[in-house]
Amino acid sequence: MTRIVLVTGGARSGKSTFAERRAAQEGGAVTYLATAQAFDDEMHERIGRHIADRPAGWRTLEEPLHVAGALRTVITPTALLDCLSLWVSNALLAGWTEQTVLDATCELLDVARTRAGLTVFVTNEVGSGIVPDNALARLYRDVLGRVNQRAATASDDAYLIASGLPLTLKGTSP
Ligand SMILES: Nc1nc2c(ncn2[C@@H]2O[C@H](COP(=O)(O)OP(=O)(O)OP(=O)(O)O)[C@@H](O)[C@H]2O)c(=O)[nH]1
Repeated sequence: MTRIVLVTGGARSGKSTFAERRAAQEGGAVTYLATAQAFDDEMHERIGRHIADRPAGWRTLEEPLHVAGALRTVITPTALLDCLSLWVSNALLAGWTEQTVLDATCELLDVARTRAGLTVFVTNEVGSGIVPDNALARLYRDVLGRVNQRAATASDDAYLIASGLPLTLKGTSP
């Protein structure tokens, strides 16, 4: 059955763990769609820990930019995209305009809506602090906020994770 779940929260809030648990609960095969790129040793180690912690049978697909196309190739019933926030960052740093990112978001959500299975999206809440003093950070905050709103609208279930605990924003309680 087609279902979209959005998991949002701050850094180290436990959102990836929550999303992975939700994907595993589905019981079928899972594809993990990673948008992160390792540009330094710390990120290599972080990604290595995630790989080691994932169930052995899960497939991994790494795609920093063209996530709709990558999701279209997923053949497992469950897909977990971690995370929209790094994808938006990658896209803006690659020179995509806000409109290009929003169009790509629509395409991504269309793919999720037409897949026969569960798609879990992980993202970050980044707009709660002070207004950033540089233009790129302000653009990032605004574009990601709009992407998150679109993803939440398209979702059946949406959760905010804070201090490891889920708050149900929409849909079924965990
Ligand atoms: N390229 C790549 N990235 C991965 C892989 N596994 C996990 N990641 C990335 O790791 C990132 C999430 O890790 P963290 O930054 O440690 O988690 P977090 O979201 O800050 O923290 P929590 O809220 O606690 O989950 C996501 O952006 C993923 O894309 C992988 O196999 N390859």
